[in-house]
Amino acid sequence: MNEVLVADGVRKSYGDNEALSGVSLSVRAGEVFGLIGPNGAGKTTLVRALTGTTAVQGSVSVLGTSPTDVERDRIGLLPQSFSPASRLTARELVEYYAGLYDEARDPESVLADVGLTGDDADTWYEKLSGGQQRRACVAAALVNDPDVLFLDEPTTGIDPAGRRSLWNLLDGLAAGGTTVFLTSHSMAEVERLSDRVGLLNAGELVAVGTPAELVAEHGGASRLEVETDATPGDLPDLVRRTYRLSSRGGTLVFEGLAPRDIGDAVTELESADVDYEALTWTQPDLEDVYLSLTGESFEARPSDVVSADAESSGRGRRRGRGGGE
Ligand SMILES: Nc1ncnc2c1ncn2[C@@H]1O[C@H](COP(=O)(O)OP(=O)(O)OP(=O)(O)O)[C@@H](O)[C@H]1O
Repeated sequence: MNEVLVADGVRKSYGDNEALSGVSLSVRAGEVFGLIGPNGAGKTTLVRALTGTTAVQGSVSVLGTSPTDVERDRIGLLPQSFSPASRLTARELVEYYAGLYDEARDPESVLADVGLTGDDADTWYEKLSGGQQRRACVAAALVNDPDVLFLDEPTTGIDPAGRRSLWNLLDGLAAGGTTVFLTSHSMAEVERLSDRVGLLNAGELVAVGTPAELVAEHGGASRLEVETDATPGDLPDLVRRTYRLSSRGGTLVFEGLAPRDIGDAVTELESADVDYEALTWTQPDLEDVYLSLTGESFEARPSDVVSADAESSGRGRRRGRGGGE
């Protein structure tokens, strides 16, 4: 197994504040590893440990050597905070970074890859929008065609179309063998891009696995929530024996319902003359994993609501959840 990044028992304290409490992980060549966790969990500190930009206890290796000894043209780093000279144009910025390496990609093609073309490429950094600035920074991190690419919240401020094109770009890099270490607060982004995901909470790596493994282990069951005054007792015995039902404050819940069974469940409701306002289909995803392991909560997601029209046709479906970014 070709392990490109290895952290073993990594600890880092700032005064009394332990940012990393003994983190161990490894990332294989060509893998996209997504790191998630709440604000202050230690993600940036771990990126800094892996890139040798902060001293830590424990051991870290990158491409088989210490992060401070690794050949710099093999590493690309997009830090969370990156403030280039404000009066360089995007093109000059990328050309400047290209000049730091013996061999670099053509700046023009890197700018095109991140969607900075025409006048945008010739605009001073300080005059670019936040999302365009981030694209320029991504281009600077890519220009040396690195073997290992660290991206600390790369798509912050980038609009949805730009984000998708950056995702496609990262897909292409990963397909070409680049190892990517990505941190992000967008669960959709991490689920979409990562081969494996690690969840860091209060300086500890509390779960690691493929998105599907994490969802299966920690995401909970899929369920259909029916907005109604009816309770399980209002449904026939056979229905109560067939489905796992519960109710709470105006919501009747079919627990663990498979998508193919939504139509049957709705037919049962209608046969029993149950009045309902809306159906909500919830399939667990990485957000649920995050919630369950960090104890945090998100705002309710209105995109989960299936319209009354859809329900009357018996075609409940999950819409847009978590994938709309
Ligand atoms: N230079 C520093 N000096 C003092 N404390 C720091 C420093 N850098 C980070 N910390 C602390 O270490 C902890 C982890 O911070 P870190 O930036 O690694 O978290 P994070 O997971 O990247 O957070 P975010 O999602 O907000 O970017 C926090 O409590 C933070 O206050």
